[in-house]
Amino acid sequence: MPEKDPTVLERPTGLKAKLNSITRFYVGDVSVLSSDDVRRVLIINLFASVGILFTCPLGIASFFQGKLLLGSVLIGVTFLYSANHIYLRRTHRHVVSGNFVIYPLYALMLYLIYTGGVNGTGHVWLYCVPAVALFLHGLKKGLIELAIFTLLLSILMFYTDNHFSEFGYHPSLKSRILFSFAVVVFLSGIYEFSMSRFNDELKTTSAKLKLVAYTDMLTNLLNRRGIYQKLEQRQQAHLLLADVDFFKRVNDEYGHDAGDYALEKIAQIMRAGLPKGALSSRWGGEEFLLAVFDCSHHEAYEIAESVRNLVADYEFNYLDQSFHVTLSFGIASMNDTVSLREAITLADSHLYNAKRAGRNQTRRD
Ligand SMILES: Nc1nc2c(ncn2[C@@H]2O[C@H](COP(=O)(O)OP(=O)(O)OP(=O)(O)O)[C@@H](O)[C@H]2O)c(=O)[nH]1
Repeated sequence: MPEKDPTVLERPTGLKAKLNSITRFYVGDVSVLSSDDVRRVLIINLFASVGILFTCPLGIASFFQGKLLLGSVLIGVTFLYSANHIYLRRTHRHVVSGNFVIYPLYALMLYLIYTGGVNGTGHVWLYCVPAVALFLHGLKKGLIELAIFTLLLSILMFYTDNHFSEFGYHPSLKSRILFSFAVVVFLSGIYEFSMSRFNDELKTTSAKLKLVAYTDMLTNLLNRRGIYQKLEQRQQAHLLLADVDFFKRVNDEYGHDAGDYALEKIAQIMRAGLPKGALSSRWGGEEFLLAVFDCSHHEAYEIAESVRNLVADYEFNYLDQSFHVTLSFGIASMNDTVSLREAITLADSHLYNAKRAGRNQTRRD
């Protein structure tokens, strides 16, 4: 059987493909958004679609029943939600768009409670409000708005001449609606609270995991994966590959812990000796990969030389032992014609030449 080419992305099939096309339909270009933004845009647009699905036929039904005002309101909301869908899909501004969803929804619900809606059933739609309000505006703002909304509901139901008498409902229905609405607000609040706690924990854990995955434990510099990931996003960089000379001797003569201490110190010296914006990493063992940007090849060479001299001049003191170490450097540049991989291979071969030429020196293109 022929082997698969790992560079060719496979087309998703089945359910995954369907979900992808739904997301594309509702969100548009997802590549420019964070996963949280995609989720918010998707849910707002899904909600708007469900809204359209109900308001449009109910609006048309109202026109047929001769309820012109109700019909106009419902069709108006249909148009508003459709325009909002297009706006959100194009701009991805979910905060503005969320307001276009929730405030007309509050207004529509108050209107339905007041007029009774189609055949006096308007109040049955109330219960979709809490979940939408809390999702769009978060726990604090959402609860404040829901409290104001509940107050307005009570005023409309108890202090105005509304449809409840017209349709012959039992007098206790009004207070039951308010109680059940409060229960749904309470349950939605608990759900939103636990979801936001869970999301916060997820964000913290993923930030910690990223840090661990991209950081070298001993030196606190980036590790190989960390610098690779950062360099892949760059078009141009000068790579300074450094290796500690005769490091095996340090371990043999002063002990492995002294070797660890020397690696930590070298990392500190490098970090302090590099210009702002430069990257430093532990490439592996006693090797370090540094990257400098927005400077000439010669300036990169001078930076390597200055770090090399700083390390060579430093007296390493571990317990009652003191010693010196030196670095050898190989420099290469990554640019439009030289890829990251090629530049690393080149820097490695220059480093090899520096070692062969006697160590404690810098070699470049
Ligand atoms: N203490 C300590 N030693 C390490 C660590 N990683 C690698 N080493 C040691 O680094 C030494 C590298 O030795 P070699 O590859 O022979 O190179 P070298 O002695 O530095 O000699 P040249 O590179 O040829 O100048 C080995 O003894 C490794 O054990 C580490 O994390 N801590």
